[in-house]
Amino acid sequence: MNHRNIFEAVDKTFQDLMHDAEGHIFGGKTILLGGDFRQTLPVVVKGSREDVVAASISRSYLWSKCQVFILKTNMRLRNNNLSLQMAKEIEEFSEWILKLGEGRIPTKSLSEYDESSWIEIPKDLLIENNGDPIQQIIESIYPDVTTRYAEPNYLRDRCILNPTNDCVDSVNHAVLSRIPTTSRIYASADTVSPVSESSIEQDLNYSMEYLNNLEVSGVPNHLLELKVGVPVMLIRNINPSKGLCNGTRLLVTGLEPMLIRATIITGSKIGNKVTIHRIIASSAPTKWEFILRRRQFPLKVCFAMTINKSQGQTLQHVGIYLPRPVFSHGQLYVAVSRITTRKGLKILITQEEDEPIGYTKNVVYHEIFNGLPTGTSLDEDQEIQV
Ligand SMILES: Nc1ncnc2c1ncn2[C@@H]1O[C@H](COP(=O)(O)OP(=O)(O)OP(=O)(O)O)[C@@H](O)[C@H]1O
Repeated sequence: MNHRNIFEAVDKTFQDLMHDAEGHIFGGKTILLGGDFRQTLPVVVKGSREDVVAASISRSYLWSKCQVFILKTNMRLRNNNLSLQMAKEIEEFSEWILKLGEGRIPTKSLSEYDESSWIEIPKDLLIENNGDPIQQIIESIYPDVTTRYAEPNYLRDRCILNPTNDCVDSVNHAVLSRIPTTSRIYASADTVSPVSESSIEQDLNYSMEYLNNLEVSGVPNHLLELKVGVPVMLIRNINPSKGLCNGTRLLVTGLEPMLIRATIITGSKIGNKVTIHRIIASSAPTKWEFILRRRQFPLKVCFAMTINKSQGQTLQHVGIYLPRPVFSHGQLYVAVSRITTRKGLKILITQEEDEPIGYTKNVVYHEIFNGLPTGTSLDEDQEIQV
């Protein structure tokens, strides 16, 4: 979900464009916004729970002017020609996902100091940890990847989801090593520039090794190891009209010194062949006392991706690997709701000694739903004026 400031800026821009002196929101234009408060909320750097909730659109002056319509059918799980039994199972699974997202599943606390937010995962979704969880989750989601990676749709339909980037990198590295094609490593060219004119030049005297080791969200890593046949994700908007957006997944078809050839496997331009060039990606001015400018392909290998990054994806085989529990509102809900069938979802939890087997943390900021209708408590066709 975007920060409410973004919607408010669009509102002001429309008012300016429409010369709307009477202050109608969005200059009197009808705007359709789509979203789900069960999903992850705006990111507020170093923000508290209150800051995050306050940044959501439901806390904006715009919200009281919005008319809310509820979408009630989980289209990912929908399937035609179902037996009554199968339809019932899908309905139950769909309801379990909603309950999880709204924090309506009974929870357990581990100690008197622990917030009670541990939920039991149904046994059929669990993979039992036998001591080598990364290999287990790979075997489950990418069976026979060494030989099957070249099958059409094999890689498009599956992904492993993790809460954090370090774990994503470990899983990606492990699957990449199983792909039998030759690898090519692309190294970035890194430079720094001052955040402001007042910065002293000698303040920017960082060693290249130090700069190369920096990792920052939205900026590709210094070293990018790729092979023909592996799936990658764009981490920047390159050309939305050609389907090249932040989050688009591609299959690598050619590795050349100055460009990478690939085929789009998600979004509205599936099947299109594209070439990706290096770009200069910069860190945010608020991140460090300098701006890192890195020249690299804006790509990341994506056998695995973070849960936050998976928002928007639809997949037939999802492995949720939790070496540690999720840590912010909506992450577990986003992860479990990427799936098109219950049997395609597998969850592997690495338990600490004091944690109950088969349980994991579900973080839900209940106050975000205040004043909002829930997806299940409404009569058919009911509209809500908030
Ligand atoms: N009217 C429809 N008929 C058939 N399939 C649909 C329809 N609407 C959506 N879908 C399918 O449901 C899935 C989810 O759609 P979409 O990504 O548009 O939803 P979303 O609300 O943006 O999802 P999320 O926010 O959970 O990522 C996609 O696989 C899409 O093809």
